Amino acid sequence: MSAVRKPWIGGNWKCNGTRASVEALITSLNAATLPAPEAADIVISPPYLFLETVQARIRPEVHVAAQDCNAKGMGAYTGSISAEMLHEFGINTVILGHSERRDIFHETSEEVALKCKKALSLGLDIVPCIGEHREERLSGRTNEICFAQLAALAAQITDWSHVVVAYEPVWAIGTGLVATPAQAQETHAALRGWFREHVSAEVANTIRIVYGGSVSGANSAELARCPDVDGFLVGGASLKPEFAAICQNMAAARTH
Ligand SMILES: O=C(CO)COP(=O)(O)O
Repeated sequence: MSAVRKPWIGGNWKCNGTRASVEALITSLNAATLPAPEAADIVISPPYLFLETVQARIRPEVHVAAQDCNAKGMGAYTGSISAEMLHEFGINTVILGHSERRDIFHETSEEVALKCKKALSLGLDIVPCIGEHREERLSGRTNEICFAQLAALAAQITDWSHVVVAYEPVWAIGTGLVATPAQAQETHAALRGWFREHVSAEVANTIRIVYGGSVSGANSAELARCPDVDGFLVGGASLKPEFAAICQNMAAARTH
């Protein structure tokens, strides 16, 4: 029997936005037709400077997430933001270990896991990101890479009830090269199998594993029908009106 997992759709705005464009996005999302809050969790993740504005202005059923936090807390950590600060500002979710953080800012899986532990200790929901590079997929190492990233997380996480895992194959991010539904389903099922083997059947059945990488209004309906794809982490298309369509497509796929 498969568990009923509530769809989760995130919009990762990355390092994009001006006061004017953020204003326009808020206005557009507030006017859009979105799934009911019971049908899907919708989370948008603007850059830090815009968090407070977005939090204040976005419709209440849309949650707001940060794109990173440090593992340290408050202190002499120039340039970083602590989980305590996010918590104080009412930002209850944080994306961690995005491949851009890993590849451009050299974060290791161990550092990502420590950030996850810190954010969870403050009561935040976390969205750790995992995924393989193109050459790793081509050499048949997708599962090996993703499982190692999960194992690093599992060394620091005991309670998985506040975790949404984002599977984002690096070769699909910002490239227009979306994973096929068969590729997405195969890897998501493998990740769920990893949880069954290394954590518990309960966590395997309940944890939401979302797909990221060139998700669009056009391809989201088909991906949403994959039984182990519980939602999406959307980059470029989350800056456009089609984000609402992606949310609708995901929720519709789970409405029987
Ligand atoms: O990195 C992503 C979301 O975190 C995906 O980005 P794109 O949707 O632009 O490929």
